[in-house]
Amino acid sequence: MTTISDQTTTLPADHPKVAFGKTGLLLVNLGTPDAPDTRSVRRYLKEFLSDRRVVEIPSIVWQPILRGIILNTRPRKSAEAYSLVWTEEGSPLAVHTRDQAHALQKRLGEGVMVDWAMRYGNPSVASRINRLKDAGCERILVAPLYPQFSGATTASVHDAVFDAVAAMRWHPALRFLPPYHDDDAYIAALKDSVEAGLASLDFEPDAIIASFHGMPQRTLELGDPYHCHCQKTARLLSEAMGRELTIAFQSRFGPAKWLEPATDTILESLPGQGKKNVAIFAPGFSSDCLETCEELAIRGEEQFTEAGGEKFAYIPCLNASEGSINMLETLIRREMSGWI
Ligand SMILES: C=CC1=C(C)c2cc3[nH]c(cc4nc(cc5[nH]c(cc1n2)c(C)c5CCC(=O)O)C(CCC(=O)O)=C4C)c(C)c3C=C
Ligand SMILES: [Fe+2]
Ligand SMILES: [Fe+2]
Repeated sequence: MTTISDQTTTLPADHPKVAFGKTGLLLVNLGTPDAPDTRSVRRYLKEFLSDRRVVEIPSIVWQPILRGIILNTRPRKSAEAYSLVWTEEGSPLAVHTRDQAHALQKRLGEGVMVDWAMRYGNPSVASRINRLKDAGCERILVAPLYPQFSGATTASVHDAVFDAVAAMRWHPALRFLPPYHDDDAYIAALKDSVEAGLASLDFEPDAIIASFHGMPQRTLELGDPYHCHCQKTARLLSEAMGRELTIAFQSRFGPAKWLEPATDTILESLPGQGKKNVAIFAPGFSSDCLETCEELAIRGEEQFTEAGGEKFAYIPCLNASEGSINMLETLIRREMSGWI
């Protein structure tokens, strides 16, 4: 009789085929359109901005605004911005996330199957969780690539994973990478990256700005830890570097009050305070993306120089640099303890 076997038993030949015995790692980032055109951006924004974790306004009020106004105006403007930063390989966010996954696959070896997904757009979380499970991953560590926890980002990745397994009969064991905003390995990786960036400049900045993605002020009042996590990252990094950092929050969306101070306000006010040379970096983004390549590196420089600033430098995110992969490998091996 032909048989297939697992570690303990021999199964009859007519038993359904099952793959088993593997461990998976799924990196997840926010998501990005498939192409820098209005249609693709509209599809992506519709999914993203319909997430109740992202816009916490009752659907009955929000959906008419989203569908009637925002999806008719923003996609064209955003597509223009995306086209300024799009690379031959695709959206910077997707390219860096893919490169991080490939680098981690090399570090972790054949014992771990590494894949990556996007919370909104492609490749979807469900498609990648299913792929890992079908390939025999009985254990999966999901790593939302957000150092600072927020409901809009980290918790939303958790939701997508729970939704994916809700449709499965046989669940893999799941673990989630916790926020790492105050982890020594993360602070050290940021310190090395920012110090290397500063050392490469032909000027001494009068101010160094740590720009985090913003959130509505109300989320802080409702108990979201994001603001505190950002403050702690900036404090620990400033202490490690022995230099003052100016914290700011970028990418305001909609009319509600967002966390302050706003990055654009800071950039516009510094020249008037005699601070005419700045360096800016984005410690909350694990990869460069629209918000860093266009909003900070392009528009941020314009805002600063129009306000009388002279020298401006944008220091890139950790991306798939060696320091970044060292840090992620440390965090991931720790969370996979007992599995590998
Ligand atoms: C790093 C953490 C992020 C938090 C927190 C976050 C909250 C948040 N974002 C929006 C609205 C938009 N964000 C957009 C882009 C975007 N946001 C993040 C990360 C966080 N967002 C990233 C990495 C990106 C870049 C995506 C890319 O493709 O490169 C956009 C879309 C771009 C645009 O049209 O300008 C919007 C809109 C809200 C409302 C929010 C918190 C409630
Ligand atoms: Fe965002
Ligand atoms: Fe933006």
